[in-house]
Amino acid sequence: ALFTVGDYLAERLAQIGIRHHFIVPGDYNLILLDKLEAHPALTEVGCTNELNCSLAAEGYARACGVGVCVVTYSVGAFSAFNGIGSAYAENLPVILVSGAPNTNDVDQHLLHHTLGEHDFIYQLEMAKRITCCAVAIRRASHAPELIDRAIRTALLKRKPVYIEVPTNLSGEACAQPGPISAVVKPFPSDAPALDAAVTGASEFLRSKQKPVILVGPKVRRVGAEKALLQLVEAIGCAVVLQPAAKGSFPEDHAQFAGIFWGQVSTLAADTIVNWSDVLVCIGTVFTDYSTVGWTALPSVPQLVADIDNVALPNPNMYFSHVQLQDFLVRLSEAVSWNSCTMTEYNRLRPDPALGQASGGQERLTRKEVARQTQLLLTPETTVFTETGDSWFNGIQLCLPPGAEFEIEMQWGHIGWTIPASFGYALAKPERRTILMTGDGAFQMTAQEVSQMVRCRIPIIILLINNRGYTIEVEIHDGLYNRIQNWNYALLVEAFNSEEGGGRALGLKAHTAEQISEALKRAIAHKDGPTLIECSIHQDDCSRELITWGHFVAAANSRVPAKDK
Ligand SMILES: C/C(NCc1cnc(C)nc1N)=C(/S)[C@H](O)COP(=O)(O)OP(=O)(O)O
Ligand SMILES: [Mg+2]
Repeated sequence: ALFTVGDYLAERLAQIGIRHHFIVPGDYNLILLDKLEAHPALTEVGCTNELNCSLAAEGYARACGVGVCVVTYSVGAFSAFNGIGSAYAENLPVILVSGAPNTNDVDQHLLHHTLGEHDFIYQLEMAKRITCCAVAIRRASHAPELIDRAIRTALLKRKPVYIEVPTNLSGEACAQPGPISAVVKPFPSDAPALDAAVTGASEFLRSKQKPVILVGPKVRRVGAEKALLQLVEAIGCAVVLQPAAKGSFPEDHAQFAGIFWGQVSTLAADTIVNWSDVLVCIGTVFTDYSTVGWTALPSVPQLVADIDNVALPNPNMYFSHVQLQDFLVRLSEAVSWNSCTMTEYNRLRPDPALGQASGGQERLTRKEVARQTQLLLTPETTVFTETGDSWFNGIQLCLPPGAEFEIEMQWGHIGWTIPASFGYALAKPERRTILMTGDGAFQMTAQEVSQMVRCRIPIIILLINNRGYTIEVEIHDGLYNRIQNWNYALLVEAFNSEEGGGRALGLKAHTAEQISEALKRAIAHKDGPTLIECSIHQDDCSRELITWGHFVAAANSRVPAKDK
């Protein structure tokens, strides 16, 4: 049989470990979808819309390192761009493949789904702004180089890429691909830079008394968790995590000192950071949200190790082309033991707060939902927490060893947990995936629960219904923060079709006893998702959200600088 452009793409996707490709069909991508479906290692997963399709690929990439979504031109790609924005912001290699007009029509005719002008490069130009590599195949003979270039760039940069395939090229003859090593082989660190960075860093740290390691979200994105653990145990100092890094370091480890999030930190993380005289920042990201409206920017010298570079504060030096993994391993062999901040932390360590169980018949509270969620966690659990008060409830959870945690703090698209957890759970069916989401968020992407039914995925959705956009209420309130209340439990059961297949279970919980019952039923429900609508009072939000919201509102309302 003829080996085609579509076969080339399918083979490369399979070779980098893709087993599910997320799609929404359209007449610009149907032939391409045939080729992908024909590949024995690939399973096509239809999504209800292209926003959910791209977010499902983003969640899939969290589980197995890379994801792919295939959409139609313009009407499809424009919605998918939002999920690609998330992949870019979250450092995830998602491959966006878009069908495109027949090459004979380009610059000749007006076509459906386009802007209705003789312009066929606007989508490629838009894609260039939100990816690390965007290519448009115009001739079948160019396909191998363009496809390999895009995939290689995605994997090396840990960023999304864009591949545009005209509808009449997918079935055209194409060369067969050479060894995949040419595409996936990583760049090694530059040896002199690595040596100098390690020497400089270990000498600098010997000049300090109270080091603390601050772990950021990028460590996981380059698979450097083991190297991090090696460095942590070579120094012996206190280790704190940024909120978006939760799940990157074991919370039962003796050196774990909490989530550092300024005034809404957990345990005594902010105290030990304030006591330190140097922060070893590994894969960190400091934004308005992660610094509580800039009130928690570190005030001590920082030694910064990023994805592929290292910066020392004194002497003030920068080392490029140093892979994080290599730097951490080499530094762990050169650094001196200094457990001073761990000794101090053990004096400060707060006693574990025993959550008080509320009475069975009492009105359900946010605290009770959080307490019962904590009881659910096992080494096989993965918790997805949504932008909203769920962030703060999730960050407070104590992860047992092996439990995983996913959060989208940089992009912060409410509704992300539904499609992203669906994509994630397809890649890791052996794990028990639990979502903590809000009523506002759920209304953004609720349709994707239908795919959890179709694929029989037993995700547990804890929907905290506080009647509106409470994060926004705590930042700055107005009528716009009110939303139409749905019968959420009834809605998910609408996705069950009479012809059998998977089943969604919709439950409501207004009291502590009801959520306890609902969780038992959710754990037992295996052939589809369970949504538990946890109805709490509109003003029942976390202490941390109120504090955090106060400072974020202050940061948002700074008046323009005089000279601007
Ligand atoms: C509207 C918005 N953010 C603005 C926003 C708007 N649109 C998108 C796609 N993403 C966003 N984060 C946010 S955080 C709401 O409070 C979320 O409400 P909900 O899901 O109900 O959670 P809480 O009640 O806990 O806040
Ligand atoms: Mg809400």
